Amino acid sequence: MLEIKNVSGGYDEKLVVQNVSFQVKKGEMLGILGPNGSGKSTLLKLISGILPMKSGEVLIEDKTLQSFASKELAKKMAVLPQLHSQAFSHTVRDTVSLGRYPHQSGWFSSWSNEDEAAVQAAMKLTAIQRYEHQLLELLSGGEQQRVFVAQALAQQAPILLLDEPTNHLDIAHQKQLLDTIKTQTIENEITVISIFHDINLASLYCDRLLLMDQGQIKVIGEPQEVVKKSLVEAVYEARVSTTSHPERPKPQVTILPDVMERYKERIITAENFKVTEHYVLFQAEIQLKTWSSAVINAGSGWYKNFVNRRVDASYACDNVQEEMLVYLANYGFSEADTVGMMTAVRTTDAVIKEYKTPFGNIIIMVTAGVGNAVDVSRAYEVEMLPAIGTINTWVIVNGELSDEAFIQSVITATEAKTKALAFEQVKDPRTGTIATGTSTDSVLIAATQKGTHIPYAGPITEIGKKIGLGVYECTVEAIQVYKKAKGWES
Ligand SMILES: Nc1ncnc2c1ncn2[C@@H]1O[C@H](COP(=O)(O)OP(=O)(O)OP(=O)(O)O)[C@@H](O)[C@H]1O
Repeated sequence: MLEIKNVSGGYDEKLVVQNVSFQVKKGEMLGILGPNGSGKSTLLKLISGILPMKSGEVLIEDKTLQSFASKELAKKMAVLPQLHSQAFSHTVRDTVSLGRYPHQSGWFSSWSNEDEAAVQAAMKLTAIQRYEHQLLELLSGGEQQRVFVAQALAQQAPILLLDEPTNHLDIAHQKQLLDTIKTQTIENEITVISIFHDINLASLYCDRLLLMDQGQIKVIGEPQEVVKKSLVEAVYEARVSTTSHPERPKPQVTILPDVMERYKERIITAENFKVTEHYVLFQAEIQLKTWSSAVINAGSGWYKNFVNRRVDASYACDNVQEEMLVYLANYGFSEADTVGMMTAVRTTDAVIKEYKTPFGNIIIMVTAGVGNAVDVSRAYEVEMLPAIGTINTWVIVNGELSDEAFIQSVITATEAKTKALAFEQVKDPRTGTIATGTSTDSVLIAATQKGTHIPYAGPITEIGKKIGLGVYECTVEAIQVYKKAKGWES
C-alpha cells in the first residue's frame, strides 16, 4: 500500500533522515518512536511530500508521490501536523470542513451531502459536535487537537499520517481518539502512520513500531520486538523497565528514576506483627513488594499492611471482596495499602518465627486449619465446595527479590507446606490419602526490595533453604496447635 524506499532528506545541507526503508500494509497502524530530534517529524514530512526528499522514493499503490497532483494526493493521504498553522479565527465546523477541500471543485460552492456527512461523522468520532459553532481559539489545547484530528478524518483518505495525535489530550481523550483511529484501521482498512512520544500508547495500539535513532531506523517490528529494555535504554539513554500490560499482549515501559525519595532504611522483624483474636496483622512503615493469592489485592503490588482475618467457619457471603473491604475499613486499613486474607483458625494460634540469613532476616507466619485438607492428586475424584479451613503462609524478606525469586519463593514455601502435612500425617478425609494442602490455601511473599539483591529462591539458595525450613517448621507447629485445639490428639 505504502512503500518508503531508501528515503533521505532534511533541511538545507543537513541530512536529517538517512536511507529509511519500510512498507506499511493496508489497514495497518505503524507507530514511529524515537527521542527528540531523532527525525520522526522530518520523516513524516518526507512521506507526505511537505518536505522534498534528497533521495529515495515514496510509493502509494506502486505510484510515486510525485506522480500525484496535489488534490489527488490529498485524497489519498491526510496529514495531522505537529504544529497547526490554520488561522484561528475559524469556527470548529469551518476548520473540520477544510478537510473536504480535495473533494471539491470550487471552494464550498459544491458542498455536497457527502461532504456534510463526512464532517458530521468526523466531529462525532472525535466528540467535538458540541463545539461546532465555537471559535477554535476559544477551545483548550486538547479540544483544538481533536478538531485537527477531525479535519484529517473528514478528508476520508485511505492513508492517515499523524504527528503526535494525543498531544495535549487527557487519558480519556487519548483512549477515545486512539480507539477511534484503530477502529478506522479495522473497519475501513485505513492505513495509519503515527508518531508517538508515549511508548506505552504506541505499543498498545500499533500493529508495528519503528524506532528512530539519529535519523535512521534502529529497529522495526511488532511491539514485543521493539519495546525491549535494552533497545529503549540504548536509544533514549534512560533507565527503564518493561512490564506486561494487564489485558493485552503488548509490552509496557516504565521509567526507573535515578533520584530516589529519602527512605529511612527499615529492617523488618517479628515486632512488625500484632496478633489479636480478630486478626494477624503485619504492619510496616514502608510499602513492601508483595505477591499473593489474597482476597484483597491479590497478584503483585506494593503494600504495607497484611491482614489475616479470622472468620467464623460458617462464614458465607455473596460478595466476599466487598464485605472484606468494609471489614478492613472498619479497622482503619485502606484498600490502597492492605492485603487481606481470611482464616477460620484461631488467629492467636498463628505461628510466627524469624530466621537469620546472611543477607538479612526473613519472617514466616502460618495459620493452619486442616479440616478441609485435600490430596491434590486425587481432587478430581470428588466434588468439593470451597471452605474456609485454610493454611495461610506468609514469607517476609529483608532483601530485594527478583520476579523469578518471588515465584520460586511460592514454590519453595508450597513444597515445605506439603512436606509438613505429610510429616503430620494429615489426610484428605474423602480419599484417606496424605493431603497436600487444603482447598483454599493462600500464600503471600513480601520483600522490602532494599539491601541484597536475591536473584533466586529455590532450595539450593540461602533464602530458599530458610524458606523451606521455616515454612516446614511453622506449618508443623501450626498443625499441631490446630489438632490440639480440635482434640484430634491427646
Ligand atoms: N525546519 C527546520 N529547519 C532546520 N532544521 C530542522 C527543521 N525542523 C527540524 N530540524 C532539525 O532536524 C532534526 C530532527 O527534527 P525532527 O523534528 O524531525 O525530530 P523529531 O524526532 O520529530 O523530534 P521531536 O520528538 O522533538 O518532535 C533536529 O535536529 C531539528 O533541529
